[in-house]
Amino acid sequence: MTDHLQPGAREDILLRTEHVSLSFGSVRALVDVSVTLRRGEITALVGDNGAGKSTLVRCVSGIHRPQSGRIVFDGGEIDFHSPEDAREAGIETVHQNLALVEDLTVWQNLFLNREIVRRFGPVPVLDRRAMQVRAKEMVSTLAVNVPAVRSRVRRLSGGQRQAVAICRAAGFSSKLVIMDEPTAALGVQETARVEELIVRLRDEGHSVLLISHNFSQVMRLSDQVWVMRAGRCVGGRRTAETTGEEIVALITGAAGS
Ligand SMILES: Nc1ncnc2c1ncn2[C@@H]1O[C@H](COP(=O)(O)OP(=O)(O)OP(=O)(O)O)[C@@H](O)[C@H]1O
Repeated sequence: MTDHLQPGAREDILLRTEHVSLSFGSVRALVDVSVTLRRGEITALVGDNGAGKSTLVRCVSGIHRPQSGRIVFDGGEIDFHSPEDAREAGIETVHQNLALVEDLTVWQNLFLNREIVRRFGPVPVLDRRAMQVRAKEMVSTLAVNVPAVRSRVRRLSGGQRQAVAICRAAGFSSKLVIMDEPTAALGVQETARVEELIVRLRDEGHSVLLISHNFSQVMRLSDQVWVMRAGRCVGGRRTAETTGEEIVALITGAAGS
């Protein structure tokens, strides 16, 4: 593997995959993948369709279990059996389908996941007012662009929905927020707003793992970038020390790694 990244101090590493492999029948979705992710940074994961990005993220978020290798998160080896295990450990994922309930309000969606209620402290689940107040706090902490926490999700634009999903994933205490193509379906202005939100998440102390096919976004937002090709990790770079051309060459194999 071509990896120009220094591993960083041990305490700086939030997540480390070590030689992770996973096959679906004859499809080798992940082959010996080792990547690291530092605390308080935006780490991008890039690669062509089918390169293995989502599968790797699903191993981290408890949807798949690697067949070999190990994953270390926040200092301890993890062996998640479900997304709830990952959530319990502080890993939240914003999936492409967002999993919002259209007919519920913003605040109800924010509290759909009862874990968040727990993390927010002693807010009784059935106390609507307390939950609305908490929801407003969540939204204002990240300056999320939604009209009001009492708006129904079905009235929101794509960017606003994405913001609600990110806000829900961030909670107040998640250590790692994983985002799978958060702006894939958005227009220019909504993309810009969601990008601002991602940067704000980092500024608030969250670590972010961003899957994106949008190069300019990756180069502008990320602190480091890992490149996957055909199930393998073919390189990692500090974003400030590389170029879009080099990343494209790694993705396509033109870099010869
Ligand atoms: N549940 C599954 N069952 C069988 N094959 C799968 C499954 N999930 C992924 N694969 C295969 O594993 C490989 C990696 O897929 P993955 O979704 O991780 O790629 P990706 O890099 O996220 O692609 P994209 O950018 O298109 O989302 C692909 O060949 C895919 O068809």
